[in-house]
Amino acid sequence: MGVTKEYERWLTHTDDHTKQEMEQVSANPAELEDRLGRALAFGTGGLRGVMGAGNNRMNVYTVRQATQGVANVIVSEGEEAKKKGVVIAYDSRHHSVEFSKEAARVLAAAGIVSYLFDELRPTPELSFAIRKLHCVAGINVTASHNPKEYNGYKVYWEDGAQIGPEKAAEVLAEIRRSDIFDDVHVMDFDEAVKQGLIHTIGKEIDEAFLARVLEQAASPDAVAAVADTFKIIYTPFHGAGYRLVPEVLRRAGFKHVLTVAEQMKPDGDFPTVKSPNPEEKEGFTIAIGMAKKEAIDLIIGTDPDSDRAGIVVRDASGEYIAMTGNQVGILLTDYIISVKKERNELPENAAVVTTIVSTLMADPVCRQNHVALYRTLTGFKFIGEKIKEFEESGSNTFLFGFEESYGYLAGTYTRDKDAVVASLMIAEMAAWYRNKGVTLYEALQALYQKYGYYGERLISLKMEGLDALDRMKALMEHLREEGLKEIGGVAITAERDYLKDVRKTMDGKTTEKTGLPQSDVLYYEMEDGSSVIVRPSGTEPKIKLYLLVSGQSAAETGEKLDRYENAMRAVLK
Ligand SMILES: O=P(O)(O)OC[C@H]1O[C@H](O)[C@H](O)[C@@H](O)[C@@H]1O
Repeated sequence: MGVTKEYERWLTHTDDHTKQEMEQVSANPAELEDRLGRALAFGTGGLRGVMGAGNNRMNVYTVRQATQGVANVIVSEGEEAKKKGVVIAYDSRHHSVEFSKEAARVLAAAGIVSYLFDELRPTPELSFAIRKLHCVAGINVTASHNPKEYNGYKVYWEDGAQIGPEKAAEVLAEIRRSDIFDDVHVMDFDEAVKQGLIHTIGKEIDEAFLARVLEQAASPDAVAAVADTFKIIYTPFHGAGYRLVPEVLRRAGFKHVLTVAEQMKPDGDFPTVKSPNPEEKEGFTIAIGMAKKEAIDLIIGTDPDSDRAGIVVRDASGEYIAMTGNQVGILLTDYIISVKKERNELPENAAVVTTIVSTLMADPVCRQNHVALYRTLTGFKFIGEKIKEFEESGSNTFLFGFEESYGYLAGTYTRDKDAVVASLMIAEMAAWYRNKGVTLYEALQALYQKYGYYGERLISLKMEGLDALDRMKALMEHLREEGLKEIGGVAITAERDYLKDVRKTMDGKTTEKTGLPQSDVLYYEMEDGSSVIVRPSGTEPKIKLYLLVSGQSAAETGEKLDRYENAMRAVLK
């Protein structure tokens, strides 16, 4: 359908505010083309985009259409599925409440029950609630840590994990079949409540969730031993962690949990930070300022939907430094294995799960402790799937899951990364080390001494403009055609192309399957044991380049990272 026709349809079918916005941009053809020329992509990550009027924006109409797609799939699964219903959660972003209510209205019109949270909640609590309430699916209105102009819509299925490629394809087919205006049906919200199609949930789910999170506590005595003097500063960056994270820390026995008052208030403008992302140290500025005034052991920050956590600690010189997701992941892996061993509670078939783009250090840590290590594609949903697989086959006991992008999970009560449990485990780990007279920074250095030095770097190449997605595809194609033999003077020993599902060694002797689902990822195994990985982001217009290296010293890993970065930047230009 042409843009002019679409423009008229938007003027005919939408509310006054949307119409006005459309009219305001109508004089700008490029803007109109961008907003109406294509639909917001619905992938395995669901929808994510800038809020505003148009098919290519997050708004009431695109949210309704996506929900119609979800509803149609549920309806096709039968009456039982409709009755089981859908849990709906949301974060602190603008329009998040409105979008989640609209989703409930569409579900109600299709005769599907929904359970809507009374307030913003952490994403992992949504995943937990799906199984707790025996629902068929879940919807989460959140754009995670994206800038404030964004919102998003993620879909979960009955196993509590985000939908995988197959389910996403089913939902997408239904979305495509449903015209954004003509085929989308909504029921009046109050009427749906009256008919028992929309229920409100809240405190009771919090309590059940917190109980399961607290069960993961691995060394309560270590916490008790330092509780009188151990001090934590916590910030939710204006998001969903503001209540449950401090609560869980207090219940776990921490007596001094200070919070960053300015950032405790949920606010979609994220007014005190450049970006509400725990990966960015800048967000911790206020917390660090507070820490400088008194002896603080640990600073923790969680992102707006509280599924990812970042920490700031002091290094040997007393400087406040932000640890990376890989560093925290390794510290936690080693810590959990160590306390379980101490208590004789490490199951024979214990397994740690991480992703192919996360630190190589997970290998020696698991190997030397006789713990199985599995690597999945990027995305915590794949770790969630692995947990389900373990449960079904009985092959392994899930111990811990982490990924470089600041996502961690201990326990199987939720099937997504959980910053609530991560905050608990990190704080407890810091207490455990303090009992030994060691800081988290020193603990990490000790791990490097024991297992070798490892370094990681993520380089994101931003793609601007309307054709960003096409250019990302073209860049990946270019790399495939190029057939790299070396990077920065180091030979490539094997190349994995996850899209073609093939791993081949450069000597031509081995060609085998990758063992993972198809995905647009190129993975170069280097002669020096490093890995260079390239993939288009699934959530933003970016090509992501992951460098994973090891060496004899921090200086050596740093040099390798620089060398690979320079070489790859030249290749990807
Ligand atoms: O790298 P992207 O496709 O943009 O996804 C960004 C992030 O999304 C989720 O949080 C996944 O769990 C992460 O594994 C991923 O890194």
